Amino acid sequence: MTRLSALAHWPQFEQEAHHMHDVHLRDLHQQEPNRFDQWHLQFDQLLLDLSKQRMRAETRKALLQLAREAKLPEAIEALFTGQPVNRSEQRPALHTALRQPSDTSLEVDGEDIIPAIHQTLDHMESLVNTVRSGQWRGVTGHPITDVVNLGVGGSDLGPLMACHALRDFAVQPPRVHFVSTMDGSQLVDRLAWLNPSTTLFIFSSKSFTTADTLANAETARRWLSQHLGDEGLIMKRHFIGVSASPDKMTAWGIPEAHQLCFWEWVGGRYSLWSAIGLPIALKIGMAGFRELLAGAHALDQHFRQTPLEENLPVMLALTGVWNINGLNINAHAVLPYDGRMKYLPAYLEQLEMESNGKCTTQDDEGVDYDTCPVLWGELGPNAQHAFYQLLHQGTQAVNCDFIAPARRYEDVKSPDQRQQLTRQHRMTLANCFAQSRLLMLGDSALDPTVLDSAPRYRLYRGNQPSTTLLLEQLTPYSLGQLLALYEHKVFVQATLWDINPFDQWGVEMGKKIAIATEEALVEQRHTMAEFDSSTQGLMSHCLHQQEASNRSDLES
Ligand SMILES: O=P(O)(O)OC[C@H]1O[C@](O)(CO)[C@@H](O)[C@@H]1O
Repeated sequence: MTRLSALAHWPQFEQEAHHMHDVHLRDLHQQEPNRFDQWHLQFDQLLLDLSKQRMRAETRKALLQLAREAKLPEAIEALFTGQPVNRSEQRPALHTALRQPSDTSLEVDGEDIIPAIHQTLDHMESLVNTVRSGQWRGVTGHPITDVVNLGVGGSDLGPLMACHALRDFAVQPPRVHFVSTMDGSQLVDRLAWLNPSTTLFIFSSKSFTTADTLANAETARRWLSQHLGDEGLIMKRHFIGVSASPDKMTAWGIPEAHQLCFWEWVGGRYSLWSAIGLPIALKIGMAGFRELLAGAHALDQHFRQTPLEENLPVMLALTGVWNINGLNINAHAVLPYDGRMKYLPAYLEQLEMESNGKCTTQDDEGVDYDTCPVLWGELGPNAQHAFYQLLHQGTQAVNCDFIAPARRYEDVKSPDQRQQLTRQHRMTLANCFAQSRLLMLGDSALDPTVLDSAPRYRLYRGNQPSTTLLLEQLTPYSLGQLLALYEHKVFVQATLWDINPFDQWGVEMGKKIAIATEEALVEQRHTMAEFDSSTQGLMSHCLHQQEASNRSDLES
């Protein structure tokens, strides 16, 4: 593997970046009036418009040269065929296998892994059907009405995002809830109104060692046993475990029949396609979940088989590389124009920043270029009333992804409501297109009444690059395509940057020292020299507050 800056075509790329540095998007559009035709790509349910990016034909050529030189086609093949692409952990990253149809095969270490994947899907289906048909009974004999997913990071964000995005496809019962926060606040809120007799918990953790989830699961177990007694029966009737570590699930008390397993070669943030997707299947039914897998698989095929210049994930990724390494734009906003995609930004924050927030190459050398941008987002229409001020007039350049479904509300029964909601959808699309246009062109190109003499605080300079992604409609199938698109985008960028997108060593040390810190808090060792003065001060402050509160409890 070679660092991006050591590739033979890097100087050409830098030259191109130098040339484009002062070029305004307004001029690009004037010079190339049919830019949309030249810069949009379409596959199945997705349309990717790159015409509002600060790129010209030479830019695309320079990027593609880098991609070929970085051996991107070979890397894609290595990903799909189960090579150990996760080098620091010496294992493959086979989330794509999770969506392969049952009549295909994929050998890893001499074994076809596809049958086991489909056996797990079948197991999932039988659990989903048992719960949804009311045959799964709690210890008091009542059917399950509510399922609570206890998980964090990849064991929460993907299912949470998908359940919210696909809520139009929900087939109740049961209601599905998500609890992730370590401090217990989400769980306490839920437990206040849930009925223990009819509540089922999914203990969802790849490692089954994550402190946040273990703490929430323990609180849930105690709540159940307080109300329902019999610990043994509770474990049988009120918990399902999802993990890559069956031994740990058994040790925690979850019976084998209620364990759904997946594999070490599925990264946490790539795991919603595995049994981690159980909440999605409970929410939209197993047929819907299989649609999600089918959409992702179709995108996988496109990614694997399509020439680089027509390949949606490749071109989306190269556009990112251009913004970061060519134009030095290191902020990236994700702006869905559809309330159902509320949790997409949070999901992509983990997918992109946990994958590519790295500064060492695959050969463990330092990189001398920027990698993953700071990525954040919010529903576009709401963000218009919050942080778009910075997009339009701040000092930072930001690369934006505008995401929206082209069609919506077609199946609303009442004609009057359909008409009104269709209008709201049209308004939303209009805002989406208006914002990206203004960001691109600035105000003077759009409004002839804007005078050069206007005060500077009123001016919109434009030249902010953006990508627009349109889905035909938001369905399980199209969502599968959208998510696979971003997963592969991340992989392509990692390949160019020569970093490993499948490990996350940067999160380990924090977990380790939190354990020692908690021990010190319990033992009140807050003045020990092992802690720096800042941490000692904060610990002392909290302990004093607690002591004061204990004293006032005793006095009252
Ligand atoms: O599924 P687990 O093992 O509980 O991990 C949850 C999350 O924690 C992380 O390991 C980060 O701490 C993520 O990569 C992962 O998605």
